[in-house]
Amino acid sequence: MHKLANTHIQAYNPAMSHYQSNSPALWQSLLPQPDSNSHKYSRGYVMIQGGYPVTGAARLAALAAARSGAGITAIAVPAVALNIYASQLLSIMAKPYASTLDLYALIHDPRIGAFLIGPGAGASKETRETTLTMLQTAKPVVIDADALTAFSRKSDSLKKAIIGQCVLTPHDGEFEKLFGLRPAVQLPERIAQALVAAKQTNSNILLKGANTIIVGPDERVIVNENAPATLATAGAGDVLAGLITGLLAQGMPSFEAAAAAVWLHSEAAKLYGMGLIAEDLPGLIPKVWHQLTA
Ligand SMILES: NC(=O)C1=CN([C@@H]2O[C@H](COP(=O)(O)OP(=O)(O)OC[C@H]3O[C@@H](n4cnc5c(N)ncnc54)[C@H](O)[C@@H]3O)[C@@H](O)[C@H]2O)[C@@H](O)CC1
Ligand SMILES: Nc1ncnc2c1ncn2[C@@H]1O[C@H](COP(=O)(O)OP(=O)(O)O)[C@@H](O)[C@H]1O
Repeated sequence: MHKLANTHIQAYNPAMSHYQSNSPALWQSLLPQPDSNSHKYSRGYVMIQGGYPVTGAARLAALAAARSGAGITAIAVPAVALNIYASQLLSIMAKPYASTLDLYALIHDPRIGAFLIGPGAGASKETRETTLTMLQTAKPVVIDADALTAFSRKSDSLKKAIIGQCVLTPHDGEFEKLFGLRPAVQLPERIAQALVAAKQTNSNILLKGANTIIVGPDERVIVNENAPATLATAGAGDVLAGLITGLLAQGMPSFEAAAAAVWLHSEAAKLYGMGLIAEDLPGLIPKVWHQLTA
């Protein structure tokens, strides 16, 4: 397997076994930048489904979305959990809902730019139905963690529902539950499996691991190789999902948003070093961004 030069993102050619190594040259020109006409809504409104009783995951994701530059980040929270969420959020809004109808009204706010569902959501029928409701808006959706598991062996129903840009972010366990296939260890096989999943669901697949693979339904492939092993810590994936969603809400195309988020996430972890916990990552994103664009 050979790497291609990082100039243009090209389709993966299994016969040639080529992929591209993730680097800013592949997406830097598409990073969002505010200007003097920007206001908070024009900078991107992120809506995240909050869970209960697992409440930390959605808040980690929200912090990351906000640090990616999104102008507004909100978490839709079950009314019973409002105090828990609100007690640890300042700039991020907790939007309570008391019924499914209330939740769907929040989802249909026309100002929302991108959705995230999964972190701490619970692998339930409710999570599946909320995911489908988000997808029906045709806005970008990141489907992570429990929302992937909620579609275990139901990837067909997910496929039918995807009509806009979508990023699925499984780790190996979630990939296996969703697609019924344990991802291979070897990179060429892993890429081939992710490509089939991307085609099947018409989505970008971000298959997490020490080297994260990002594939598009159009067969483009990027492999991220700058992640430190300190990222293997609870909640790091929630932060990554929030970062992708923040970039999507700001209008970045989904494949490039996924690649950029993985790279920024890895660089932030490298800056922190040993002892990293997920909470440390969002606050380091601006520093990585600054170094990249200075
Ligand atoms: N602070 C928080 O509130 C946190 C909440 N989290 C949430 O907790 C819920 C459960 O997440 P989990 O990922 O633990 O649980 P899951 O139930 O999705 O999967 C974990 C299982 O998958 C298997 N597995 C196979 N390959 C794996 C791989 N490469 N990485 C990880 N597990 C692999 C493991 O053996 C494990 O038994 C999610 O909603 C998640 O968002 C976690 O993200 C951790 C932090
Ligand atoms: N050994 C490793 N080296 C580098 N990065 C890793 C390693 N193991 C996991 N990661 C990264 O850490 C993150 C873990 O995410 P995930 O498994 O979803 O955890 P959580 O659900 O706790 O947030 C992913 O971005 C993954 O690519």
